[in-house]
Amino acid sequence: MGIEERERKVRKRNDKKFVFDWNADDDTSRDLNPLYTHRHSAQLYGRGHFAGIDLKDHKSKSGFYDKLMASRRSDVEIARMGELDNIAAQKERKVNYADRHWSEKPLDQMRDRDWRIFKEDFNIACKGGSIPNPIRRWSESTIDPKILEVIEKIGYTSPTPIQRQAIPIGLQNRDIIGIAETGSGKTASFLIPMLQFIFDLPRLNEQNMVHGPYALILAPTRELAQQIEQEALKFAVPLGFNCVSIVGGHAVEEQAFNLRNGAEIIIATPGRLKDCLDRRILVLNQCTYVVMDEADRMIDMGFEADVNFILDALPVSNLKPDTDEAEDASKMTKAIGEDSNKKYRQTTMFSATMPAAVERLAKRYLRRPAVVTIGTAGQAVETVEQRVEMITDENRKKNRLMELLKGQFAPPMIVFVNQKRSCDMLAKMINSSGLRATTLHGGKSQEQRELALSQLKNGKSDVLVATDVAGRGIDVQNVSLVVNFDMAKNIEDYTHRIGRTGRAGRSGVAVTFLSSYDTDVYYDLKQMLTKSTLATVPAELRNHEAAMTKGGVGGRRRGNDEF
Ligand SMILES: Nc1ncnc2c1ncn2[C@@H]1O[C@H](COP(=O)(O)OP(=O)(O)OP(=O)(O)O)[C@@H](O)[C@H]1O
Repeated sequence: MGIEERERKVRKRNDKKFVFDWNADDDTSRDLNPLYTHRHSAQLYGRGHFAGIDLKDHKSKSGFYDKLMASRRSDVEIARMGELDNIAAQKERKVNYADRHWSEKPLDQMRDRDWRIFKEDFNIACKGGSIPNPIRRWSESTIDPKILEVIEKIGYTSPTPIQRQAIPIGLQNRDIIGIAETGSGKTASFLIPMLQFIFDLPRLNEQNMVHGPYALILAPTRELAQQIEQEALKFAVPLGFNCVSIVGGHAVEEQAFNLRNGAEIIIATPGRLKDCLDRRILVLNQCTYVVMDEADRMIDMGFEADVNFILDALPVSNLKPDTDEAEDASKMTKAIGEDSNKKYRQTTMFSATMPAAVERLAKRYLRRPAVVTIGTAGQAVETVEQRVEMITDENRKKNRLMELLKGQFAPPMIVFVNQKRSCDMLAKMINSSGLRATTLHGGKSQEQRELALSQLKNGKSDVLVATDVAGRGIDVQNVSLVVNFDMAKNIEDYTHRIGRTGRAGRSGVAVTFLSSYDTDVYYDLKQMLTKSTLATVPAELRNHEAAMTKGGVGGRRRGNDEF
């Protein structure tokens, strides 16, 4: 029929998989569709815009609508617009005013949000019932003006974070568990509400002093008890209260003598106090305010039974009920029953570390406590730069110690060891190098212990070599360096030891010699260093098998060292 018949392509087995309409030698590089030959370049605007015209931009540039609308507006409308602008500006000013920083607001304008920010600023966390607002300034608190006067005289210009939150709770006569880093002013945070508490009770006289003190502070070591006494005396003397410490190492007769005039406040170590109670040198018939400072340490040191004995010797008639009432400030601050002088007992615990073992004590003696935590519980204070050096060899440790002590740091400095005999040995070595060293451990007499501490405080010695007896609570100003010649046996003791420096906002350095015998604490130490912004974790510790899981692996436990 004249039509050329196209030969049908027969697909063979070996043909390619894809068969196209064009031949391999056709020019397919040009598009035949004209639409594609005259392409638009897309107008793309900022994120979220599609291609096309940016209406906002267009409008703002041309001002077309604005001009059109303005030409159509009546005078009334123009006046109304002005009013609306004013209202908007006023609203904005109001919002800005309400959003001022808490420090710029009077107390009565503080809103919940401001208090939340305030607590965040000071790293304050609390739980347990209704918690009163923290203190922004001393002058804004409900502390008695006479006590405020003393605070001012002592020179505490503003409260520390634990004081900000624990004091108002204490003033409401609520039980407290207070956890705050070392050197953060915990002592005053239980002393101030205690003084206020005593303030409202009748003064001690010949008749009522035979019933014993109003308040009792228990501390694990003699040094800590005496230090609390010194802090308490700063307040008690100007207020006319008597304050006596009952600690081991001094003759019982001497302490009985000190008690002859009665004392509103007793500060004691559990063992000696139990002794005095047993011998009837002292009774606790009207004691209604109890503080357990470093409660965890008291348990560690095996004082739990003594503490129980003492707390069981307190009168039970003023125990708080174990109900929601114990969280109700209005009920807890009222007198009990008919007797206007009878108050509910307030029991508090304070420490920088609160391991689970303390819970037993807390459950038994505290009623619905408010728990105040500053920062992260058990975390080292951020003013201490923590350095860890991996050294096991004793001689290398000694050389490195001397390098540190003779280096950039100024006295006073503290060296911690785990055994009494290491104390004396290192002190000898330090003394022979020209620096003046003293020692503090459980094998020393009380006089020697007190002398060692006072020499470090008054600059008569440069270095204190001590066991954990000095690890807690000891407050020596301006300690620039703490060396853990031996690593502490647990992370709590480590935290307290390094807290001897970097106190009351000052900075300090803690160097720890970590040996291959300390694998039990590798994990906890690594966690602690990782959390601190001022510490680096040595690679040897970071990658060590024992630092991967809690409890470590196969570390050689040290014997039960005596302090
Ligand atoms: N508001 C304050 N302003 C200035 N200094 C203060 C204030 N409160 C306490 N201090 C000082 O801070 C130092 C540390 O206080 P304190 O011994 O009470 O600390 P701490 O928290 O009990 O420490 P640790 O846990 O080691 O026992 C003390 O020398 C104390 O006089």
